[in-house]
Amino acid sequence: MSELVVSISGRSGSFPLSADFTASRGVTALFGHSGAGKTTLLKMIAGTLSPEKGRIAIGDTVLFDSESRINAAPEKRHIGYVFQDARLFPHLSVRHNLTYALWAGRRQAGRPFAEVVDLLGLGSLLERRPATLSGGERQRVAIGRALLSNPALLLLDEPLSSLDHARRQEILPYLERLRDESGLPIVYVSHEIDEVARLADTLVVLSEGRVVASGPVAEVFSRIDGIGGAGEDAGALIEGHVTGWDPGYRVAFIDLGGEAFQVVDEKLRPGMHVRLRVRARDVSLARHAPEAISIRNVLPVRIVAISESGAFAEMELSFAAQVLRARLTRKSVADLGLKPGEEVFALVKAVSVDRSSMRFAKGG
Ligand SMILES: Nc1ncnc2c1ncn2[C@@H]1O[C@H](COP(=O)(O)OP(=O)(O)OP(=O)(O)O)[C@@H](O)[C@H]1O
Repeated sequence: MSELVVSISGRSGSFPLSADFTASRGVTALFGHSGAGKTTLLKMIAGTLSPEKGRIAIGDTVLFDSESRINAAPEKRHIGYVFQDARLFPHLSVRHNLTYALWAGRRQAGRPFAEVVDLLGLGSLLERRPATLSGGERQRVAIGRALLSNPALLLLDEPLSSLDHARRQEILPYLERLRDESGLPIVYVSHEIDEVARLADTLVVLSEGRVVASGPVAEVFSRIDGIGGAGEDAGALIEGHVTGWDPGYRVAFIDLGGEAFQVVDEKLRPGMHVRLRVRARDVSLARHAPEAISIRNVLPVRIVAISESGAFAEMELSFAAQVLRARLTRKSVADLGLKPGEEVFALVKAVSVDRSSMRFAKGG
C-alpha cells in the first residue's frame, strides 16, 4: 500500500499555504476552521492548483516536484475526489453515474463493480435517478463513482457537510467500511470533531494555511486543547478493548490498558477495539475514591498540567499511558488545592461518553 507524502508551499490568490504530512492507509483527517486552507490543500494534491515549491508523491509515483519540474495533470494523478455536494449527472441512473467514466472510455476498469456496489450498499438504488435519492445516498454514489475510477488515493472534501444529523449517522458506517476495506489512503476534510474522532487514524490540523499539529489522532487530540480552539467541545480520545457486555443493563465493559471503564451502548461486544471521546466538561475530579456514588467510572489519574483562564481551569490528566482532559472551575481547583504531579480520581458518567464519535473495530 502506498503512502501519500506531501511537503509543499504555495498560494491560492493572496492566501499562502504550506503543509508537510504523510497519509498512510486509513483516514487522514484535515481539520481546521473555515478558511484554514483545507480545500486549497486538497486542490494542490488533486492537481487543480499548483504549489510553488515542494513535492507530492503517492508511493513511488511523483505527482509534483518543483526541483525536477514534475507537475502531473489532474487526470493522470489517479485520485478520486468527492465534493461537498455529490455532483452526479441528473439525467443518468445511479448505475450509469457509476459506470460513466468507464463507458466514456476515460478510465480503466479497476475494482469490480459488484464489490463497490456491495461495499456502499448501492444495490437497491442502481436504477434510480439522483433526484430521487436522499443526500446521504447521493454521497454514497459519488464515493462509489470515485472508487470505480481505480484511484490510488481518495480525497473527500466535507462529504457530509450538506447532510443533517440523521443522514450523517446513516452514512458514517459506510465510510468506516470504506476505510477498513478499501486499503486506500483517504484524506478526509472536516470541521466536525465527532466525524474526525470516529473516522480518522491520523489527524492533520490546519490553521491559517499552516499545519499546526499532525500525528495519530488520539495523540493530536490530547496535545491540542480542544483542537483548533473547539472550546466548549474540548476533550480527549481514549482507547481500549471491550471485555464484556451486560444485555440486561446495556452496559459495555472496557479495559483501557489496565483501567476498567463502562459505557452505555448497544453495539459494543467483547473483543472489539474502541475509541471513545470524553469531553473535558464531563470529567470531575476527587481527591479520594468516592463510595456509594452513581458515577460508573472512577479512574486513578495524575495531573499533568493545569491551565487557567477566566473562571475555568483546563486540566490535562494521564492514566495507563493515555490522556484525559477535565474542565473545572478555577474555584474548585483552588478549594481542592490541586497541583500538577498529584494523583487524584477522575469521575466520568457512563452516559456522558459521546456515542456519536465512538469508533470500534472487531478484534485488534
Ligand atoms: N484565489 C484566491 N484569492 C484570494 N484568497 C483566496 C483564494 N482562494 C482561496 N482564498 C482564501 O484562502 C483561504 C483558505 O480557503 P480554503 O477554501 O482553502 O479554506 P477551507 O479551510 O477549505 O475553508 P472551508 O471550511 O470554509 O471550506 C480563505 O480565506 C479564502 O478566502
